[in-house]
Amino acid sequence: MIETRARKREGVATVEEAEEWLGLRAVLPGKEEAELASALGRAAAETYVSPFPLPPFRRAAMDGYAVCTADTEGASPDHPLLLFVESELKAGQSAEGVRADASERSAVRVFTGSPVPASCDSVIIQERVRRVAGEDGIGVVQIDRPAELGQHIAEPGEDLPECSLLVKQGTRIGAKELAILASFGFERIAVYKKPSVVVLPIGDELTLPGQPLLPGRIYDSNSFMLEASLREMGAVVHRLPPCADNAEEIAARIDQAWDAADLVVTSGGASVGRYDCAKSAAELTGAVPLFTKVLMRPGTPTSAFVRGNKTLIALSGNPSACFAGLELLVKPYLRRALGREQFRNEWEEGTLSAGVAKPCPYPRFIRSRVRASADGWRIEPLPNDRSGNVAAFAGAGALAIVPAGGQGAGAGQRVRWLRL
Ligand SMILES: Nc1nc2c(c(=O)[nH]1)N[C@H]1C(S)=C(S)[C@@H](COP(=O)(O)OP(=O)(O)OC[C@H]3O[C@@H](n4cnc5c(N)ncnc54)[C@H](O)[C@@H]3O)O[C@H]1N2
Ligand code: MOO
Repeated sequence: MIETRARKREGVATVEEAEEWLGLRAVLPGKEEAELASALGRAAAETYVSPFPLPPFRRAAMDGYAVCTADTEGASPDHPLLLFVESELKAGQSAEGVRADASERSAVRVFTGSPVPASCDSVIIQERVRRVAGEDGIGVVQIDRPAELGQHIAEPGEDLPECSLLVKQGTRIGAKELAILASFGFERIAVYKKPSVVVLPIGDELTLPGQPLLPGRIYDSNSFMLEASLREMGAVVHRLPPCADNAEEIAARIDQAWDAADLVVTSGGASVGRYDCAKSAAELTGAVPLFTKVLMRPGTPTSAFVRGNKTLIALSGNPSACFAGLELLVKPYLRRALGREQFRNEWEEGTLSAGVAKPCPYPRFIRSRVRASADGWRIEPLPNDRSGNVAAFAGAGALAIVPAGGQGAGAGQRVRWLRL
């Protein structure tokens, strides 16, 4: 307990603490309306319930003949029964008044999706019927077995009764949710406003695409990864060009970025070298630290600072550490800022298929492949998993946690993992 307090005083957080503190800092978004199709990827700002039962009317689930089941009793190959087809109902027509005063043994020709008249309680598929006179639709057909009550009929509300929960406030609207809302004719959806995020890459060595690569320099990849990932989640992202390793300049950029965005995410300059200025720049803006070290690898120097309701997350420059910080800390913040109720990462359990012989005082997040097996998820650590490598996270389906201490983890060990 004392240890925990001392750790927190020094600005050191566990991944779980850092995730929670950041998530709870996220500014909850306002609401707006979006046309149904444009609500894709946004979080619902209201709870939606079904305003009517679905299907809204009794309908045929197969192409065939709607009948009154009792009329078909006794039909057999030795004693086939005749049914008189007196009318036809196509999908889209109203069943009102159809077969209202029909004689016994009358059937209505129906198709998948057609309404079924109130006086019919089963549908016989057309393959089980032989036409003996007249046209398809009006005429006489023969059956050689009785219908079963309710067969091939969907009753109103069978799919979703009236007042069913469709989409809960705070859930992400994906294609499935859109389909459900569209089924009830919702034209406009209340969604949370998109949060704005500014991405600022830091480092004298960083070069933008299209520029010649001078000796000792590298192309900036982190800011593109961050921009793409946060935009994919639904944020409005403004990616700034790389900033030199200069605390005043970085502070000015952060200050300006906070005019338009609640969250600034930097990459690089987060460590302890003479030219690592992210933390000093944050302090120059008047922000105070939320944490300045996270018990994780890669990404140990990941830090966060706050000023009023503005937040800065300073990620490591090492691409793989930057990626881990994005997945473990930036995404949870953003989920909450997007209005999602469930903002924390959800971990699953699996078994390591090979050992990871890398001793580490902190939990190590290793990129892995994940496969389903008879005894649950198998986690296969991927090779070349170094903090400074860009390819280290390509092809990974999971980040698995090798617990702190010891000599790493052995094959067969149970680990927690996060789907990427
Ligand atoms: N003496 C110590 N040195 C280091 C420590 C430490 O505790 N003591 N921590 C190490 C750890 S752990 C990490 S992680 C890195 C973090 O460094 P920074 O966040 O300060 O990042 P930089 O030094 O700016 O860059 C690291 C590396 O990544 C490249 N980089 C930077 N930005 C980008 C970008 N936008 N796109 C692609 N690549 C980028 C940069 O060129 C460097 O190679 O510090 C260790 N050092
Ligand atoms: O923690 Mo650093 O992120 O090892 O590479």
